[in-house]
Amino acid sequence: MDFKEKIRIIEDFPVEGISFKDITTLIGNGPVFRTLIDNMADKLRGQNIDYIAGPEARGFIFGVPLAYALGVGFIPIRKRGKLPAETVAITYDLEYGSDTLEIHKDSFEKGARIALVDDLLATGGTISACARLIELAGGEIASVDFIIELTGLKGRDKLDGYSVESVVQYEF
Ligand SMILES: O=P(O)(O)OC[C@H]1O[C@H](OP(=O)(O)OP(=O)(O)O)[C@H](O)[C@@H]1O
Ligand SMILES: Nc1ncnc2[nH]cnc12
Repeated sequence: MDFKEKIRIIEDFPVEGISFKDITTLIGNGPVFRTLIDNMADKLRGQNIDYIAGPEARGFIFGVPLAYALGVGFIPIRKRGKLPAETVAITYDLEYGSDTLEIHKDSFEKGARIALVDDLLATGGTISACARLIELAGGEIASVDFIIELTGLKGRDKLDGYSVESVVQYEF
């Protein structure tokens, strides 16, 4: 199935010069969405994955059905101040300023094998912070999976040592 064809491109959103990859057209199509999740689940099956983790908001869209398909738990990685119990946090640099992501401290057992999932790899700042956060909390990153990779932004360079996969690629 041609998943790329289902992703809508909006030029100059949210600011001039950005070619925005809009996944709402993909997830809005039931058979396409189901096939995508089934394909990703097939690749992860047999890898002894204990949990799927993904950052809000778009990481939830793909991570939750994938966890359901595999029959494993989902660990939400949230922006600061959203999780009610005790958390582990990481602060990372953005183009301007910084951001903090958190997970619940008790969301998995030490040594759990966790597959990280997000919709898109751009600079890699978000996902490398997620990987460090999981490791800080004692988890092992089994794989890192994206629907979309913007290869020209070299986000993969920040994920050295991990098994990284993407379903469709664009340069920018
Ligand atoms: O590789 P990076 O340069 O870090 O960019 C990729 C991240 O940016 C987007 O999320 P965004 O922060 O826009 O949040 P959203 O999912 O809530 O829309 C996207 O969903 C990734 O998580
Ligand atoms: N070009 C892009 N399209 C959609 N989401 C993004 N997040 C970061 N860059 C993006």
